[in-house]
Amino acid sequence: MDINGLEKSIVFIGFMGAGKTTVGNLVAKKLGRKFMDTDEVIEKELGMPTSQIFKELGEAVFREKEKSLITSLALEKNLVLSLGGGAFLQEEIRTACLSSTFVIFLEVSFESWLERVNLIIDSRPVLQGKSIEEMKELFEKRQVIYANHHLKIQTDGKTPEEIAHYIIDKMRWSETER
Ligand SMILES: Nc1ncnc2c1ncn2[C@@H]1O[C@H](COP(=O)(O)OP(=O)(O)OP(=O)(O)O)[C@@H](O)[C@H]1O
Ligand SMILES: O=C(O)C1=C[C@@H](O)[C@@H](O)[C@H](O)C1
Ligand SMILES: [Mg+2]
Repeated sequence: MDINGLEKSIVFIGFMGAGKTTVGNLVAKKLGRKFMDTDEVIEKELGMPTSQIFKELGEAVFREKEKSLITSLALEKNLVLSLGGGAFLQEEIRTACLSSTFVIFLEVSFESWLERVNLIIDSRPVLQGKSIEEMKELFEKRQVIYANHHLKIQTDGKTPEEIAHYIIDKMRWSETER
């Protein structure tokens, strides 16, 4: 289904644990679109979880896969794509998504994010061994990258279901933003 004629794929960006996978899935279901999570696609292709890819093959291999996958998926229509939290660090990915898709930034405050860090820390190699101060530093550094988007949703205190509803309503009513 398209939203007011929007055929572009919808891409979710944001920090690890912001809810891209969870909310992206819900939005895709509500719109009857195909959902793809790029971390999951890469894990499936390489046959191991991201933490093992980083450990055994190195982060550079993961980032290369991420770049070729996302720059090619960005050209497809009517998908909902949730990216990994570090994908937008690559300029080619930013350019491909910003020019061909509708990019939604799921914003979360560091305080709200800290409340759920325990849910994700074991499976996110980039967070391993970091103190809270170091995580905060990384979090803040990344916000500059996520400033490249078409729509921003502040998610603090909202459930994934509420966020998905809000996104669909907002896109239906504000054609000018896209
Ligand atoms: N709005 C929310 N409120 C409370 N918990 C949430 C919310 N969104 C996501 N979560 C929970 O936080 C965890 C991380 O969510 P999710 O995997 O969707 O994040 P992500 O943005 O895809 O992270 P990554 O960049 O690492 O892939 C999950 O356990 C999910 O249930
Ligand atoms: O923010 C990051 O750099 C990452 C986020 C995850 O989604 C994975 O893509 C991987 O763990 C790296
Ligand atoms: Mg995810």
